[in-house]
Amino acid sequence: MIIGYVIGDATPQQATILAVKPVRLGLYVTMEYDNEKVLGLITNVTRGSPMIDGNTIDVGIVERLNRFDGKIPHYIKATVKLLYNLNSNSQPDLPPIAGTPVSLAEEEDLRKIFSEGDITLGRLIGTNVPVNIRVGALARHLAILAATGSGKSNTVAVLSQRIADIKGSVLIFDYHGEYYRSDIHPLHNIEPKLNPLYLNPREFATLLEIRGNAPIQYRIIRRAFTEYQKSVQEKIKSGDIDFEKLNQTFIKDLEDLIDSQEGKGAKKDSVDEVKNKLEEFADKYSGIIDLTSKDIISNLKTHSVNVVDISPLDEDAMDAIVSHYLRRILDARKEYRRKGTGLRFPVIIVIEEAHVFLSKNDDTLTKFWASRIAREGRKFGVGLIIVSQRPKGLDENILSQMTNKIILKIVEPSDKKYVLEASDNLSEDLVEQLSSLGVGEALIIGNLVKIPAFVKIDLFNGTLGGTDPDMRREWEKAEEEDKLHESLADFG
Ligand SMILES: Nc1ncnc2c1ncn2[C@@H]1O[C@H](COP(=O)(O)OP(=O)(O)OP(=O)(O)O)[C@@H](O)[C@H]1O
Repeated sequence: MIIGYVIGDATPQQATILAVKPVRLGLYVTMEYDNEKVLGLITNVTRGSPMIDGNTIDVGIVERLNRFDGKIPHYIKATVKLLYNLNSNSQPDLPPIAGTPVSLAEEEDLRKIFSEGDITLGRLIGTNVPVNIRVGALARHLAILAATGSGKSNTVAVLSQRIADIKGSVLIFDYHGEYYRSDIHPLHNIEPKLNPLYLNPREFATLLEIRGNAPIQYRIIRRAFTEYQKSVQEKIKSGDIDFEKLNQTFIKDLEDLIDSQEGKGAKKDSVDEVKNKLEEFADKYSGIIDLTSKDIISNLKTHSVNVVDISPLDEDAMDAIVSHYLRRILDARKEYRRKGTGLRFPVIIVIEEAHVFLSKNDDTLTKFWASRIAREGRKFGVGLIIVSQRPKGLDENILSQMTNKIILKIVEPSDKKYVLEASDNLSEDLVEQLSSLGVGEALIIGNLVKIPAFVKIDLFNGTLGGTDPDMRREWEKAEEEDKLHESLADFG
């Protein structure tokens, strides 16, 4: 169905059309010229009248014209972003000529472009055309960006569920505790535990808040921690090991080794400072340190959504847990590629509230390992999905390495600008559409799809912990419970 005609000058990337009736933003259209059939997207619409143009200053003219029997002549113009040549399956390289008819894209053409991937994420906005994504492209990482309440968690849940449905393995760091209680299946909840025997000295030092700017303290804890690990390895080799007992004496054993550093040249006040930090660590992290817990790699399952509920922890402990997982998974996938041992399946890792862990202003442990995975993960089947409602708080190097992006509603101009500058496959006219997206509506760009797709993400089929609470129902339930307690009290 013809909706308009090309007018004026056109380029292989963009054309202007004069519409025969009102058209909406985000509509996909086709035009045929020079043996090409080009698919385009309406990115801007303007409406006006030559009789009431922007210079009209006499409201009387408008009133008289409005009383005029016939309709005031007006026009509707639209800008079409030319995206794909359906005949040659490539980018258009020829501009359309003026007068070319423009039609609404037919479902068959849209399915050819948007419905060929492995898993369905939703429907092309305004159509019933399924939008499928290519799961293999997730090895080139993904950023899910949106303002609060726009549908990030729902998108994570739908994407994770459908990766698990095709026997994939997802690992979610559950910042708000909304996935570990969800209806995602198969769901594999993992207690956020750290076994010091699998930590490297840098990770352990971070848990004691000994950073790179305290080299003397770091040397003391590194030597003591390394000696401790060696002593445990020797006990394991000799078979003389009781992990439960080890768990109970871990802090004391380590403290003795820190003390012994004084005799090896360390100053007493530095040793005392490290011991203070160890005591604080024991108070803070006794809940997550467990020498009996298995290596995290043996805890991951394929054909599952693995969830580590980090919501009870403070951000330093979260950083230690997340970075440890990232390091061990990357190492174990490299080991598998080299020796056939280690982690035998690819993993897609989801980092929620990514601006906390991958902030451009802080050098967290997670940022170090996420950068490594962003650079190297593709070759070893480790894909990152970073989720954030504060894109401009993200480290720009990491954001720019997220080849794929699912961008839901973003209104904040500085966020839009930041995302635009960090994405070489995103254009200004597409970014302008982000403000008008509704809840659950997203722009998908990158290798996940053939061309930019405006999608209504499917609603997750089940409950998520972060779904908006039914306040009224919860108040009524509380009142019913109060009445029950009162009647029981009277009876008792
Ligand atoms: N695709 C969708 N279709 C319909 N409703 C949706 C969709 N996605 C999200 N919603 C609804 O919008 C609300 C917010 O969704 P969600 O929690 O996923 O947003 P969010 O961006 O993660 O929010 P927050 O930043 O607060 O975590 C929920 O009530 C959810 O049911």
